[in-house]
Amino acid sequence: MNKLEINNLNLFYGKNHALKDISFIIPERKVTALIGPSGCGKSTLLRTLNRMNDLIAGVTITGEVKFKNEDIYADIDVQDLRMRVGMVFQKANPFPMSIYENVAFGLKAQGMKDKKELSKIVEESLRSAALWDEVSDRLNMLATGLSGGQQQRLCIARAIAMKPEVILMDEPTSALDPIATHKIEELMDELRKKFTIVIVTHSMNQAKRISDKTAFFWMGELVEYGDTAELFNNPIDKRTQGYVSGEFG
Ligand SMILES: Nc1ncnc2c1ncn2[C@@H]1O[C@H](COP(=O)(O)OP(=O)(O)OP(=O)(O)O)[C@@H](O)[C@H]1O
Repeated sequence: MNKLEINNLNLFYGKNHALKDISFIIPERKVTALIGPSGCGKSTLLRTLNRMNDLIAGVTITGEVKFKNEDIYADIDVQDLRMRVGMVFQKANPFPMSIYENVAFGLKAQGMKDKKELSKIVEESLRSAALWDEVSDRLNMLATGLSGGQQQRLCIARAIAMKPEVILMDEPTSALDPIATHKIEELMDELRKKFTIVIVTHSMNQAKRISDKTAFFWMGELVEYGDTAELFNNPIDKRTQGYVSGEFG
């Protein structure tokens, strides 16, 4: 099943035409990687999937993004959309509060008060983010005291606690060392069983290792989209070929 469907999407920052007539689909419970040289529009596209670009002044969008067949640019509840399509950023951004409170934050903001239920979801989320074993004995510790890799997994747990269907990840490992990166990549393999994941990455090796589908962008255009192995081994377009072979980018 297709989770997200993008049809003839254009995005302008003022006069800068940053996304040019993009159409493709993002399948359910798969990892889709967005790759391409710096400035080609990967992060911009990612942000269109849960309307994070709404927060930027001067943005104009035409075309359509459908989440489970519903146009997300129609008159919908944007907060609800962002719960169903969660996001993890390049730099881990834990709130300056305890590990427990970070994960419980969104649930409490929604009005959940039942302590037992909250603790259950916090534990489940930390387990799903492969962090529980490392923090179960210090849930009251300040989250900012965790290592960078742990902080990023905490941010993943915080997103998971809201029970999203899609998780958007914008270069989630670019600030991490190889070991912490490996842990997150392993985690992705588990997460894809439950969630649809869209990841922006600068690392072609990472895209090859973790993604099922890859979309290659070039100056605001979607040049090529397909199965990851196919796109890397048999690219159709010369620009894709040049990029995946490391000739430029
Ligand atoms: N907030 C913004 N306001 C104005 N222009 C922006 C904004 N964000 C991005 N752009 C412009 O949109 C284009 C695409 O940028 P975007 O950040 O989406 O590319 P990217 O492929 O994610 O790049 P990188 O790999 O360097 O993060 C660029 O021309 C950039 O300058």
